[in-house]
Amino acid sequence: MSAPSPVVAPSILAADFARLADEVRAVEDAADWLHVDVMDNHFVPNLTIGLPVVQSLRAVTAIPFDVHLMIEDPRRWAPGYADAGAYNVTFHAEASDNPVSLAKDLRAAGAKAGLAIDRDTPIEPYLDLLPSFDTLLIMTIKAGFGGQKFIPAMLDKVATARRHVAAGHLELRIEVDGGIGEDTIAQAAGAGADAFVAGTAVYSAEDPAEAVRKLRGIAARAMAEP
Ligand SMILES: O=C(CO)[C@@H](O)[C@H](O)COP(=O)(O)O
Repeated sequence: MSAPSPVVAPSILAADFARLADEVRAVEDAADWLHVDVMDNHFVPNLTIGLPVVQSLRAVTAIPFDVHLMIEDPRRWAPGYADAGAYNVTFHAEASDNPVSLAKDLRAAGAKAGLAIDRDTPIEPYLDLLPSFDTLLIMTIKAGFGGQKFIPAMLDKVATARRHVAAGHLELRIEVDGGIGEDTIAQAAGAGADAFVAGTAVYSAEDPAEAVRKLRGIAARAMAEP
């Protein structure tokens, strides 16, 4: 089986919120997914956007939405994002007492289900849950803010997850999020990630679409290495 091609997902957290539709259009032809960070100022100490913004954005672009819920009580809100047309809805393991049940509900609502693991959370207790998920998002920073520095020690979790996925022949994207850019994406891909969230690296570039293409090229080369 050939390796899947990398997914690059620009995070609109780094976009200009006053021009959100234009910022999305700037990457929609180049990117695979659009990463949408939903924060509630409870699960993380930051507040961003919610369901109405996702619903409005859904109407202006066809790019698949990769919604990352950094919220308490994901059971209450996650299905609404699936109903709003999100492709992938990811919630945090730390915020859920029954992740498998919520994943089932998301899939029943027509979305892919993602499980996110924050910086200080070990991966091992969650490995057996992975067959219920389509995406495993491993934070490579502490969740809550864009523009932080990539933490290389998180790559051990990526490698552990990749070994588990390979051994179980699971169909699951391993996504990394935080500090991903030209200097770090190859390490993440080399450790076993195949989906890459990039906020600052994309939206601070002069040409965001070109930045996405460049990141995908670097990741694809690293993933192809034996
Ligand atoms: O989830 C988050 C932050 O909690 C991320 O999606 C960031 O938005 C990534 O931003 P950069 O580190 O790429 O600037």
